[in-house]
Amino acid sequence: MAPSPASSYPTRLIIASRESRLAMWQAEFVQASLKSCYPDCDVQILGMTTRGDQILDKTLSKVGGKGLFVKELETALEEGRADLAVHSLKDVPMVMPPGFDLACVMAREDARDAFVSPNYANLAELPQGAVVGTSSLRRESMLRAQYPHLEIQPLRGNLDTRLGKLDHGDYQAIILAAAGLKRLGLEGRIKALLPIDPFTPAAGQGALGIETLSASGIQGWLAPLNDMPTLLAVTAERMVSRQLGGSCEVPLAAYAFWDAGLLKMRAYVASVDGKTICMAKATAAVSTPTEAEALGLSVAQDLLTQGAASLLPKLK
Ligand SMILES: NCc1[nH]cc(CCC(=O)O)c1CC(=O)O
Repeated sequence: MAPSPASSYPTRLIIASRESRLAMWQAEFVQASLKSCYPDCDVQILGMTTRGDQILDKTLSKVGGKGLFVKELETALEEGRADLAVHSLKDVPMVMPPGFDLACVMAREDARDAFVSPNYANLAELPQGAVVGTSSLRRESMLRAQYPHLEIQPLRGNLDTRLGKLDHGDYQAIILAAAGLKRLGLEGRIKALLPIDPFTPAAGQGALGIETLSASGIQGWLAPLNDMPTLLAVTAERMVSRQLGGSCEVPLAAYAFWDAGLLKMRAYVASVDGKTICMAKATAAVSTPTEAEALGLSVAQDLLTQGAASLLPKLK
């Protein structure tokens, strides 16, 4: 008997997601994309809280890094409570744990950082001693290098929490990923987009990653959601991060973008005080993930040649 169309793809898929408004937006975006590919599939979302959402009093580097945002979702996959996990790619560890695949990378939103402030139009307008909120060592290092007269204060929590603290008057300005603000319809809060030189984004910023168990067999069903130009760019970025230890204990930036058919990349490693900076750039014709990795590798090598190793926590 010929299979009915519905039996040629899963009849039900469960997406594991964090419960923040941005995470749920992202999960719903994946849900809608899967529904449009597989109209007869019942696509559900399983929301959950992660350790990264719970621990708000410390910088991420002190509590175990960004992996905290993905662990509980991976457990849901292992226990069969969900089939796929949707993540901000920026939060996905550079080396996937054994048994898990980064099965799909979707088209990227704006990768840049955004300047958000009630009273100031851009960083240059901020007066001496103005308080800028960010818990990202990368953003802190770049701010200290460019604007040493500003005061940097920690800022954690989901997007709404961070905006709430700004509105409450705790900071004169905050720096956030533009992608999150745009996805939640909060683009109007952006006063300025920070230029990628010198405010190079973090590896994977603005892209969505979908994780599955390697043995799940559903990777093929996710293929239509994959965006090859984004995949190649973030593959180069994640290679730089991986080569340099892939942690968030050190200010590290890696960004690749397409220009006239070539992949252009820039990467940054520095001290938190912004006084020691290594920066590298490269351009290559790239059409496969292997070539993207080679581009990332050459940029990482360039950084190491410049002495980046002295800035890194001991490489394992
Ligand atoms: N570190 C947390 C995190 N992970 C992903 C985003 C934003 C969305 C994205 O990069 O896709 C954020 C918030 C921020 O950096 O302001």
